[in-house]
Amino acid sequence: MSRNTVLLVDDDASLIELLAMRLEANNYHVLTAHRGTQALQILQQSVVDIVITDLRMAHMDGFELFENIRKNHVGLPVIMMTAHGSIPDAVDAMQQGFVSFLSKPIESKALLEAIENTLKNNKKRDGATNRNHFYGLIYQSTAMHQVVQHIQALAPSQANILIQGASGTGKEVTANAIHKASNYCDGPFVAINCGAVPAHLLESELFGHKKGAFTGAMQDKVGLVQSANGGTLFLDEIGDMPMDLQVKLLRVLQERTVRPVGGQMEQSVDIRFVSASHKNLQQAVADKEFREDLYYRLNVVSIHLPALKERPEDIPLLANSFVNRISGGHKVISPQAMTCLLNYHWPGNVRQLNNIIEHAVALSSGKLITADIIENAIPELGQASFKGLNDAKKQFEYDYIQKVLSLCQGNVAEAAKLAQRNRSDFYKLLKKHQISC
Ligand SMILES: Nc1ncnc2c1ncn2[C@@H]1O[C@H](COP(=O)(O)OP(=O)(O)OP(=O)(O)O)[C@@H](O)[C@H]1O
Repeated sequence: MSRNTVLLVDDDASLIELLAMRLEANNYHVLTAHRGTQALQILQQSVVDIVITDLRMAHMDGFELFENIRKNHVGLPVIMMTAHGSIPDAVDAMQQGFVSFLSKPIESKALLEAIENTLKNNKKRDGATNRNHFYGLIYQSTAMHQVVQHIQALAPSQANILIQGASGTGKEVTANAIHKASNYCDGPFVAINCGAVPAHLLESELFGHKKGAFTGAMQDKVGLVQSANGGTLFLDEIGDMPMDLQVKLLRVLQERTVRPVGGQMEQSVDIRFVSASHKNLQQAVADKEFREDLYYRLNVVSIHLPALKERPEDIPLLANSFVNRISGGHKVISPQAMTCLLNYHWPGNVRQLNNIIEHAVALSSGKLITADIIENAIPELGQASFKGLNDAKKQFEYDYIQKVLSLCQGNVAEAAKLAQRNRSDFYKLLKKHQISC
């Protein structure tokens, strides 16, 4: 299970380290920043549940950081830390919208309580918040922002929705987000992949059947349409539905009633239909493979999900969030590995990214997922970016240093010892690779 992520921001490195240790011990995933600008960078690339920031910092103070978060990560809760006794600051902060404040020195109990209460309150609004997270959809790109705005606008209506997009672009997650944001959210969300069920079984799967309706119908069966009553029915790969069933589905959409195979009675249903297809359904209509009347019934509103390569800004956020979920917050992606992910063209879209991250997490023995591991997980990438010996050595050295530092939790003296180098040699290496600790 993925842990809640806390971003700690303070220019006092030892305080940050201490708080991070306490939070890690209480099963939080912790990210740290020593400056406001660094915090904003992290927020671009990671899904964060709560920010705890100091007020007085050089360059960008806590108020300025908060203003930025309020504009660009709406709904992300921010707790302020103040020096002991600075009541006016605390009052000011609460008036501006910080969810809570903690006075330094910070006691563990107060810290944990403030986080727990904030997360509990925020959960009630979860999903609807605009912090790059919409009911399971994770996004950063302008294109996906527009998709989410579109969903927010149309979810409360009863309109049937058709989602189009290549395989793995997130059609099912989107359908689920529509359901959760709609007035049908208290009802069930039922999904069926029309292309995966054999044609002769699809009718009874969808509409149910009565005992004895056909050979093998030993008892009554409730169809998915009936099961979805009061909720949303997601018809995935609707383009694969056989013509004869398309007629029957059209009747359900028009009459809002369903009759099980072999049954006499119509049962009325109240359902939001969301369908999806990776095929161009308009073309299928033109080719007489899909009924035009059904197409217009299903496609009252349409949503197009762009391929992942058309929205590379989503890659870091998605990748970090998958790593966090899959590794339980125990692994991170190195900047070089992220560059590899950004350079790839993702024919299998977000599903492929998820699979590659799963693979990479399994392959990595340390905390850091390095570029080598990603190249191993995507052999095509390994070949395309095959390096000369010098570059390969340099890359190895960089990854090696990052790994050693991560094993020693950033302690340079210990890292030098582990790498069997004296400290000044090790510092030279850090300088050569522009690694700051
Ligand atoms: N924006 C997103 N945020 C988080 N996870 C996503 C997103 N898009 C896709 N995924 C993940 O990628 C995988 C594939 O998503 P999904 O099944 O929704 O795609 P699809 O377009 O319906 O695929 P197919 O056409 O093959 O049925 C799932 O694991 C899903 O959780």
